[in-house]
Amino acid sequence: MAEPLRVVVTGAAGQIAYSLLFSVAKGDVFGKDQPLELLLLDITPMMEVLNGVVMELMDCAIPLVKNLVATDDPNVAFKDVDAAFMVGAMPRKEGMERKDLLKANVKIFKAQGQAMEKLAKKSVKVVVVGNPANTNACILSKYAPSIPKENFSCMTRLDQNRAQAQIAAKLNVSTEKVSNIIIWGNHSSTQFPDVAHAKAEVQGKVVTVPEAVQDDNFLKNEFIKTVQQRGAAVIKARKLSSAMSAAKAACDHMRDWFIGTKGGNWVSMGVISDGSYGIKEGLMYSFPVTIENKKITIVQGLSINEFAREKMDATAKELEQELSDALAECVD
Ligand SMILES: NC(=O)C1=CN([C@@H]2O[C@H](COP(=O)(O)OP(=O)(O)OC[C@H]3O[C@@H](n4cnc5c(N)ncnc54)[C@H](O)[C@@H]3O)[C@@H](O)[C@H]2O)C=CC1
Ligand SMILES: O=C([O-])CC(=O)C(=O)O
Repeated sequence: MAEPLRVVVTGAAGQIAYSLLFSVAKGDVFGKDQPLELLLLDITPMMEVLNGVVMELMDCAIPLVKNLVATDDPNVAFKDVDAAFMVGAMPRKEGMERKDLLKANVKIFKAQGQAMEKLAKKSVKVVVVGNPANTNACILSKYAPSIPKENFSCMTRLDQNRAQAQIAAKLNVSTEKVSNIIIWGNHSSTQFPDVAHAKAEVQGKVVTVPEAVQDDNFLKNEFIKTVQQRGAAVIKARKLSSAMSAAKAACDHMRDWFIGTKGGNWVSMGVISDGSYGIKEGLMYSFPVTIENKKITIVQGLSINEFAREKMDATAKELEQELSDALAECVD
């Protein structure tokens, strides 16, 4: 059997982690034959709750879990980690935008970046879930400069999954019949869910999503708005932000990173821009990517029309402003 992978989950006593840990532990992400050491980080006042989570994980009696460590010490949690789910951060409440969390959350990612710099494996693969996810991921990477920038990402997979589910419902097909929807930009209400290059299989025939849906007005308006506002809609209904679906998306993201994407399909991830599609270098921007041997490659050469260009630039502009606000918060 392979050596155990060391996997850290921050915010381990919170609601996303409660679903995430179960899926990771039973092999949904790193494979059914991959043993795991799970490192669970939360803050000191949450240690009793976290111990309850540890008891439950033990009680699941999952053979892949070789070691469980619950801690409030980043020096323990990030030591030699291979994969990091960075969930620990304050969630927003009804009426807030995700960027309103910047002040409260960005310093967490500065401190954890500094800890990763000292302790994590240089090959560690990191997904930031805590909001505002793109900007937090940028800050995390900035404070862990010896870890390659391409090892940091942020999660826009929940937006991708939401978009896929909306199109599948519109077409009355199962979700796996819809692929290659792109989420461009920020995990915020300026994100651009783009179906121009997406495919759908309807009655045995694969066509583009615009051809299948035959309703440009829906695709340009209601669809985009629904995806952009889905997080807020869940908060309004549940009085808590998405957790089960967020955990599922984090698993999808990390699984694709470790196992690879398949069959010419791409997925969306926030990654550090290399200037592709005219997006300023250094921004943590969501692009369509393919993954092979754990290497992420931004899909190149997609045609971008005027409608898309405007939306892609608007979300990039918001990210630039967020990053500059975050950097100002990080000055000691
Ligand atoms: N990128 C995405 O698509 C999504 C992101 N989110 C974000 O994920 C984050 C977590 O959400 P929930 O689990 O619902 O929140 P939660 O409040 O249930 O759990 C957050 C946990 O993080 C812990 N925490 C706070 N500071 C910490 C630190 N310095 N180190 C370690 N742990 C720390 C808290 O004590 C708490 O246990 C929020 O920022 C939320 O907005 C939520 C859904 C989707
Ligand atoms: O909307 C929120 O605050 C939580 C989140 O990021 C999402 O559900 O996409």
